[in-house]
Amino acid sequence: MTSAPPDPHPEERDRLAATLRGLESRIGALTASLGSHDSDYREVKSYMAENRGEIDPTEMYQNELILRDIDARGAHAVRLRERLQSMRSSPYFARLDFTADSVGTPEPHYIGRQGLQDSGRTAVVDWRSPLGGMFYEAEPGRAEYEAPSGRIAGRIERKRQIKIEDGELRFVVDTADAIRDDILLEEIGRTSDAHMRSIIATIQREQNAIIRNESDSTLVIQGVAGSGKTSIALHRIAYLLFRQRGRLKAHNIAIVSPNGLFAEYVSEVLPELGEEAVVALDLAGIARRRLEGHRTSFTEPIDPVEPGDGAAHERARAKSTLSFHRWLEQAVAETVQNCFVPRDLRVRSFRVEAEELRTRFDHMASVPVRARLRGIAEHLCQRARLEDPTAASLPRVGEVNRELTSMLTVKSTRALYRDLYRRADAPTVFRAPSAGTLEWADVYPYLFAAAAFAGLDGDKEIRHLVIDEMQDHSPTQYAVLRKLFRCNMTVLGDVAQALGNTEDYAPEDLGGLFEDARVMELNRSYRSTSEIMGFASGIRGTHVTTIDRHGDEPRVLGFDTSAAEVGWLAEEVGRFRAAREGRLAIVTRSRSRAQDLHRLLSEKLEGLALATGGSRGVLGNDVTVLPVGLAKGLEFDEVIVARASLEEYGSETDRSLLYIACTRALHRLTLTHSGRPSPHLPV
Ligand SMILES: Nc1ncnc2c1ncn2[C@@H]1O[C@H](COP(=O)(O)OP(=O)(O)OP(=O)(O)O)[C@@H](O)[C@H]1O
Repeated sequence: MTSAPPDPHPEERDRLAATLRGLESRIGALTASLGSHDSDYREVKSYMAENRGEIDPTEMYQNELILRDIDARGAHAVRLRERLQSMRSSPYFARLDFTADSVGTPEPHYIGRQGLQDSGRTAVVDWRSPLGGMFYEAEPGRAEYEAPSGRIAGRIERKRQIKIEDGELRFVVDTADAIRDDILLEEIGRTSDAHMRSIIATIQREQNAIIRNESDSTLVIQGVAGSGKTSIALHRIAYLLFRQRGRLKAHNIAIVSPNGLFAEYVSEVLPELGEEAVVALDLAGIARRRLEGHRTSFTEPIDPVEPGDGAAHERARAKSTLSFHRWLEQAVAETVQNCFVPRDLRVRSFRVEAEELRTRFDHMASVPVRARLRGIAEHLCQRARLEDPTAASLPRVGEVNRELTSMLTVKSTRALYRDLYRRADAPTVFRAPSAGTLEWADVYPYLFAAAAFAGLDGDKEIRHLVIDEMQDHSPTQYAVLRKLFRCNMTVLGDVAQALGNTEDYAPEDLGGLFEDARVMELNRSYRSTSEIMGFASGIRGTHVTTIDRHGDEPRVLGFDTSAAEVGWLAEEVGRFRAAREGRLAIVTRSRSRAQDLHRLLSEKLEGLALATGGSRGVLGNDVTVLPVGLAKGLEFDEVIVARASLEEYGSETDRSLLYIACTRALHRLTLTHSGRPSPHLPV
């Protein structure tokens, strides 16, 4: 009989058992308190019902307040219990032994997704606390952290990573580095999920610096494909909610996502981190709300990779550039300045000379035209009252405002916007599909003009705005977002992954769009194997550092005919389904190409998903056909870039489409083509 090997970490096993006991006892206590909330609630309710008619209004009101209080305490206890229940499978992931100089003896601190108090002491420290921060930042040796009571200096004696799954200890390793690479490799080497996962156990030092940055009001994060930008933005939200608990709530934070599929993909991270979902916004929704008062609608955005009206494509492209925005700023400023042609004002017995009106109008240059006129009217009426309070018929604000408005040469934002393009220096033209409808490309320039003329309603709820895929938004869109959301921002993306709906940015251009921005870069990629990232970097002609994770070399397969290519794709899907785990994406250049290919493959195969819009649930499928534009931001175990031919990916802007498509793959990448291959493929 062989005896079991000795347990190398009996103290960790004991500690885990004690933590789990403490956790269960807290969960039990909360369940009991919920039971008593229920009976208190019922008691007050039935007292009110039985004595209706006899209770005076004051007592009734008091009882209503008691009910509300019981309700709020109950809801809080339910949330807390849910949080604690979510700790059952893995209450912590690290241990940090720290000797504070003032104490002199080492104390172990266990770090987890949530904090846990057990019998008056801290059993688990939240990863977002300053002590938790040391785990990501510091190595064993001298260290210090900021506690509520002030800076605590001391020594980190030991850093330990602890993997617990389903309440069982899986491994314990001591580490000198920030995070050991083998643990990171194990995390990253797993099969992908339909939803993005949290990464708290393996956050890297450079990522941690972004998550915990509280000093910059606008952070612009330029990061290579797979460097964890999106992941970090979500962890940063969780961090800010923790640090500003009580002051900042989930409904005060919004994420501007590129599409519904992406929003769904990232939707689980915050709940997994024990936080509520934040507000999901998109550029079209933001614009729609602001255009309600203008009785104006707009067309669908033009997809630059779909064939269509060439002139409309050209107009859209022209309005997405930095030079267009500079022109727009200048043109709007001048038009606004010139649209007021004052004459001497006479309302009843009240008189003001044109010259004074001009001066007053010019002094309020930062205020929208309509608000300036209103402001001038209010001021003049007040003055009239002061000058002669007894005057029988003093001018009224409405009257004066009407008179001033009659001195405008343009009467609406729409007229002003149209006039901009009549200027000799207009770099492009304005075409409205019909009265009251704008082309998408005009929507944000129009809102920019509206902000100067009629004024825009700024958002009052949102206090932190996260903008993902920053390289796909135009300078004018940023300028309008800046006016609407006067709050802190985290703006992230990769200039190498532009979809072609704006001109190419350099990272410093993006920083320059926000006067107070700090640009931080992430240059290490975590998603794909070194082989895949090496291949993808060859497409862009750049070098990207990866972690040392290896797999098959990417394959480029040429076929004589398109039918042969489709035949192989169908066989490969069959092979994938029979032999491999996880999710396969077949990525095409455009939406229409995805539809074509899906139809052809569906003649040979069953159960193939197609994603062409924000269709919910599609990411749970084993095999999905989708265009690059929708694959963006997502990841799959295996990716096949179909039709990677010269015909499909021949132009210079197609480089970034191919790059985006290839960098979606975690473990395996294949490109297929019939006819000549794209010239951008590395040889
Ligand atoms: N520190 C980390 N530990 C474990 N996994 C990580 C870490 N950083 C990033 N990852 C993983 O790398 C992958 C890429 O992350 P993410 O999607 O956030 O990157 P991204 O920079 O937004 O990518 P892209 O721009 O290519 O869409 C995800 O699977 C994420 O979980």
